[in-house]
Amino acid sequence: MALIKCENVSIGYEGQTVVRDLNFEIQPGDYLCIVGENGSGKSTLVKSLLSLKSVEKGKIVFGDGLKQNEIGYLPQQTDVQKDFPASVSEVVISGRLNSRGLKPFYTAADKKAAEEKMDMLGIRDLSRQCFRELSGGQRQRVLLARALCATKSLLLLDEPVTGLDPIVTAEFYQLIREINRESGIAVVMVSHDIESAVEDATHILHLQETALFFGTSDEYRKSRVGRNFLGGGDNA
Ligand SMILES: Nc1ncnc2c1ncn2[C@@H]1O[C@H](COP(=O)(O)OP(=O)(O)OP(=O)(O)O)[C@@H](O)[C@H]1O
Repeated sequence: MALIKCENVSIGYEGQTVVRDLNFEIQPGDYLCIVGENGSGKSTLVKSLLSLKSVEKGKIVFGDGLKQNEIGYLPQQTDVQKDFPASVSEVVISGRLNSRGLKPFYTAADKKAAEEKMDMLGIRDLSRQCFRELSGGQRQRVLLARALCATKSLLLLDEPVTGLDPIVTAEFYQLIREINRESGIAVVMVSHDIESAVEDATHILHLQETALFFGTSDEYRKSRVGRNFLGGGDNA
């Protein structure tokens, strides 16, 4: 059963539709990259997957036990986030906020989960450091640990390597591959890095208002859309 199924989804702002008639699904363990040019509706779709924006038409169905508040989300970096005045461990454990309900304090289980994720991502040594003193790559690991605290089954990453140097970017992609393959957590990543996307992802959704392509990465490589976008297309 699909974790998320989008059926004929259209989304817009004040009557102006920016995503139209979208159909795709995310199965447990999938690694889906959402690609497309600037303004093609990727972030708008992300907002609706997170239930932060309602759809104009169609529906987004959650399945396989996934609840709306159990998606681990790593947002696009903003300058405000970079200056966040909190320690690494505080940022990581805040990933548990959504599932905590009305309980006023973090539980021992919350603390244990945060420590496990920090170990998993090799940032335990940084736990008392201030988030804003970290390098860009360290900050992304912290935010990934935070996202992992919020989910057992689905990570949603919005352009997570923006601003990272090539070595740190490669390390970050490696981490995502490991999490996806070893923990079986499904990954949905918005990306402008199409070459890496087809290398790592199992599926590609190419947006241009509607889905120009949805299918496996292998099918995408062979498709006309994929060949044109990846370069080497014959424009036939
Ligand atoms: N809050 C908003 N109000 C009105 N229009 C918006 C709003 N946010 C986005 N849009 C419009 O919706 C369209 C899709 O924007 P969106 O940010 O989803 O694209 P994107 O594919 O994520 O772009 P990018 O790659 O630049 O991040 C654009 O035309 C944009 O101007």
